[in-house]
Amino acid sequence: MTSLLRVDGLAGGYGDVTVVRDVSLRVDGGQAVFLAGRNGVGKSTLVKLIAGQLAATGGTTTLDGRDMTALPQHGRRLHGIGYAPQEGVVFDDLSILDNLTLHYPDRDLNRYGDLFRLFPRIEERLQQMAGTLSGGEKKILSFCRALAEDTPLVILDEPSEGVQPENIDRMARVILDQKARGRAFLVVEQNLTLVEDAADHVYLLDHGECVFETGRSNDLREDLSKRLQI
Ligand SMILES: Nc1ncnc2c1ncn2[C@@H]1O[C@H](COP(=O)(O)OP(=O)(O)OP(=O)(O)O)[C@@H](O)[C@H]1O
Repeated sequence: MTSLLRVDGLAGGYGDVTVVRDVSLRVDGGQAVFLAGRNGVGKSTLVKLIAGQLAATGGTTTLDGRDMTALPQHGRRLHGIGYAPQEGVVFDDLSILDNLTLHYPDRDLNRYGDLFRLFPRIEERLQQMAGTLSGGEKKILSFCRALAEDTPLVILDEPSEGVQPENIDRMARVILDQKARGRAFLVVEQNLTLVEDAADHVYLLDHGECVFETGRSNDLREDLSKRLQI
């Protein structure tokens, strides 16, 4: 079976500093693949390279058989790679409404119907400036925006950071529901509950390389905790 996302020998970093070295991974349709690893090992840099926010210095990224490697982030989004970054997730000086609808010519909020039911605080505050939201609320807004987009692959970089447990559970429900409809996810995550709830496969990164990978298992949490030395 051809994977939806194929990453082969990907490398890159910042200026002369190589952070990600020779990473290969696969994400199939209907699958949630998680990236775990200690702080600073290169997880965010890897997803920036896959989303096109950073240019790779080696390797390839293909989506559904199409080579994305030379495309910038906007081009990759048009081809089906959605991305909610770890930081700079909202436009602080725009309203929540504008953050949610600016990139849609029709400005239609109906695409957020199911997400608003799960995260009502977002809908209740549409006219408020996004900069006034808490860190966790901004992550929820960013999660909703990425999920509502019509992309076969969604990349989420630490979606649960600063988010309270009941809303993390809701995020897991959304991911499980959308996986069942064939959508694919690549998620950087430190929260092992979310990993345990939603992951089909986990890659563990260290020093910019994949050093371990595993599928779902009963002792996934224990295994990862040990390896992450939490
Ligand atoms: N814009 C940047 N310019 C230079 N170096 C950077 C930049 N962003 C990250 N780095 C460096 O790249 C390395 C990997 O960072 P990265 O954010 O990818 O790690 P991470 O695994 O996502 O960490 P965390 O779990 O803390 O978010 C770190 O040493 C970091 O200091």
